[in-house]
Amino acid sequence: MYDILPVLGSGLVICGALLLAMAIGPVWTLFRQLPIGGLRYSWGFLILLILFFIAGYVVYAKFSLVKSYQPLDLVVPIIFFCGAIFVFVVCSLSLKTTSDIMQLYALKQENITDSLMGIFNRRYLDRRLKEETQRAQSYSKPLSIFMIDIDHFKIINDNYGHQIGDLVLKNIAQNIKESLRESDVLARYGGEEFVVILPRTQISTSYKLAERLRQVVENTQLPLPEEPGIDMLSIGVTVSVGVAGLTSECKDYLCLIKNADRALYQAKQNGRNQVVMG
Ligand SMILES: Nc1nc2c(ncn2[C@@H]2O[C@H](COP(=O)(O)OP(=O)(O)OP(=O)(O)O)[C@@H](O)[C@H]2O)c(=O)[nH]1
Repeated sequence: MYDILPVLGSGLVICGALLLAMAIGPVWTLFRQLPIGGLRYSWGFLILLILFFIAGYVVYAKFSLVKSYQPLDLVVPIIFFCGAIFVFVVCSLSLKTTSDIMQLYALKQENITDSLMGIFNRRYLDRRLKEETQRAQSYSKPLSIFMIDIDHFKIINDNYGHQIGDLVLKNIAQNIKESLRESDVLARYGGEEFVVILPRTQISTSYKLAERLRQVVENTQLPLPEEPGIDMLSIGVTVSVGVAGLTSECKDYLCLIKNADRALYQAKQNGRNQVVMG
């Protein structure tokens, strides 16, 4: 009866080796998805380690076939087999968990991003502005915002069509984004209007930043796709900007928006392509 034990022991170890080989699949998928860096190398190292274990399992299975077996000798093959199950389950769960987290992250990003411009949407703006206002009040820090509106945008739509209008909006959004600091938050307020939140920034500094931004937009020619009938390859636009900041009289986000809106209206009234401080 003991004759069957070496075959049983080797069989368990070979099954373990197969499970380890199957564990390489999810680890390889993770390895390929990660950007080059420390984490990717760690998963790569894990693949090498699994290959090393597979080789060890195979060698052990070969030798255990020829040695004389007692029932207690099956403990080691059983541990090898359970170890392989453990590695397989952990690797599969790691891949599943990572995929779920990435999906959740993508959904969250979609939920707060404007699909046309690729910047934050109004929903995110409202929430973030409330949070930043409360933070600024709690820590007695300055906070300012810009309200930016493209001048005579209707003419662009009327002259070139909505598709080109969309393209211009997208380009301006990227242009504005590149002119801002890392800490500033750019969002679409609606239509062709944007709001920028500038945490920890005095209104006087914001005014200078807004003026620089206005000049950047004015001096940039936005590229257009070549179209039959359109005798130009780029288009120039200007923006009007209203700047507002938290003060002892203006303490909440609604007041900030109201003052920035009023300043923007004033900029439009004054002839457009300018910055007005609220
Ligand atoms: N292509 C495109 N146009 C949009 C979008 N959202 C708003 N608009 C257009 O933006 C234009 C806004 O027009 P108005 O509110 O009259 O403002 P304006 O022509 O920019 O004039 P001022 O703001 O007074 O300088 C309208 O023609 C809208 O149709 C959009 O997502 N895509």
